[in-house]
Amino acid sequence: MTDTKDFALFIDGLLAKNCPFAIWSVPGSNTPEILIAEKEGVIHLKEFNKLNGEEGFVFAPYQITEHSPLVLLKPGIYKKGLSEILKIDCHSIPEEPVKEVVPEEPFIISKDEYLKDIEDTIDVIKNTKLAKVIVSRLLPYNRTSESIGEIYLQLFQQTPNAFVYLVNLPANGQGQAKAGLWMGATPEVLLKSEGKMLETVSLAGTQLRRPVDDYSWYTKEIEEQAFVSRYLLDVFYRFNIHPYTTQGPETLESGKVAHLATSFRFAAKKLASNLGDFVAELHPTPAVCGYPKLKAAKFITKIEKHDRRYYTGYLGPWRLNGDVGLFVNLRCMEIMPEQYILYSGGGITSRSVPEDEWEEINKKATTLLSAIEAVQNR
Ligand SMILES: C=C(O[C@H]1C=CC=C(C(=O)O)[C@@H]1O)C(=O)O
Repeated sequence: MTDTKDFALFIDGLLAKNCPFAIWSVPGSNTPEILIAEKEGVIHLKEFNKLNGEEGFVFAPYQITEHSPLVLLKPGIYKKGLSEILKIDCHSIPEEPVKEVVPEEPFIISKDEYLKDIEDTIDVIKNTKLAKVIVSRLLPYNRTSESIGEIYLQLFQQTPNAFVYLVNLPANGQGQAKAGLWMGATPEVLLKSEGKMLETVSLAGTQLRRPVDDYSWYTKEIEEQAFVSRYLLDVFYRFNIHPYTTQGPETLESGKVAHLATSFRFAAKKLASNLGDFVAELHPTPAVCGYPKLKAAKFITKIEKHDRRYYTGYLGPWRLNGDVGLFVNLRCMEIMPEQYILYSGGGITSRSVPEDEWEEINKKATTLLSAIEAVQNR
């Protein structure tokens, strides 16, 4: 208990230093890891496929823009395990000057506007070749003086089956854009190594979590998840990945919701020289963009008035000590000076019901809201 309290204090201490770092824990583990980069160790990569040959912690946006660069944190200090992390001497970390950046006003739509967007989306799907598209919305939540370290700790304790993270990428003196301060708890694996094997997962379809594991899935959810699996197999074909094993679709619970998931595993040696290209091709999958991919991406730029920034991008260790652990950035928020901006979206198909989609995106947001509220209501 004291250790976890110290952990929250340690995180707040690091944030006060304004230094670039990532803290994370992988699903099913209660072992946090940390990478603190030196100022010169924050690299902006120009394209998604520039990860070949790099090593560190990746924080990738949905789309690379000047405002939302693809960031690689090069290992400066790397530690695994609470007691190792707490041995880091915060005093030895140089304090960076805070560069005041006026935050852009987030574009928030009302429930009625959201429902209208979903009706329009369903119409387009019924009348064109677009089969599935993910439509998202921002949810603002008031930030007061509560500790960010405490909120992270809550999220870490409440969502053990997710990749829980806190990433701080402040603006630096070299005129680099800032990615900002982000927190999340995502269940979606993009690409993960396990010994000599690699795993990617197709995840989609959502329902409320049940007290007992007696889920039954409807055609809408089975179809929307199948689009993701089909797309992954297209990418496998292009990269000549064969043989592979599959497991699922099966139910995967995370936070207050459950999804359908199929896992695909294959030998890592298939991608020994072009793993970065493979990730660049996988992203964004139809779990966060849609199907067919290009039509869906185009539709998203028309229907969504907000910038997704790092939501539906991906993040995680990249060849760090030989391991890859990339997750899709879902159930996440950007932490602004006076508010939290939560991002939540859902897959729309011809079978979608607008009011159900509204409930789904709000339910997904409860993963973060319950951590914030637990700290605010103390
Ligand atoms: C886009 C999100 O979730 C995706 C992942 C799992 C299930 C999804 C769904 O049922 O719509 C989404 O494809 C989100 O949480 O914002």
